[in-house]
Amino acid sequence: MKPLLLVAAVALIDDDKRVLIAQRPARKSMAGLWEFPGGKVEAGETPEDALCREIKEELDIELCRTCLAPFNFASHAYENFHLLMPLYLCRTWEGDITPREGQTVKWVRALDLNRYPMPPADEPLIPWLRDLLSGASAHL
Ligand SMILES: Nc1nc2c([nH]c(=O)n2[C@@H]2O[C@H](COP(=O)(O)OP(=O)(O)OP(=O)(O)O)[C@@H](O)[C@H]2O)c(=O)[nH]1
Ligand SMILES: [Mg+2]
Repeated sequence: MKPLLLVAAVALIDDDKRVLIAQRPARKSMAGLWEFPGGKVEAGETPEDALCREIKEELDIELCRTCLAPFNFASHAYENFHLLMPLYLCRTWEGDITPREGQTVKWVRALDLNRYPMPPADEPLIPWLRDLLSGASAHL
């Protein structure tokens, strides 16, 4: 049986309703693909703790836990593990976004997300984000 890998990720949303995506650097698996910032939940961490830690490491900003809104999740069978990835929304943070791991980051309109190749696990999430950000959502 494949191990279950828990990864917490966030769609940061700016005032123009754009989403931040990051391109995985060359040394990582799935290099070149665009993803939501985040990473693996370690033993003893909550998903929210892990997300705040990863986002500080990757982007040098502080997320406050109460600003993290559960949005959706990915559940995807990769060859060597099964990924379970809660995706949070967050519209406020402290500090200036500064990529710390050699990744390229980009603010993208939801309608343009399909121009950026993402890992297969992320694909089902994109229409939900498009609906949220292009429609008259009560949540934003
Ligand atoms: N952060 C993130 N990971 C994703 C996404 N989609 C997706 O399939 N993954 C997969 O989730 C796994 C863990 O992500 P990660 O490499 O960011 O983990 P991490 O930050 O802890 O990295 P590290 O292990 O190099 O310290 C990878 O296999 C990655 O490909 C996504 O949108 N965001
Ligand atoms: Mg990561």
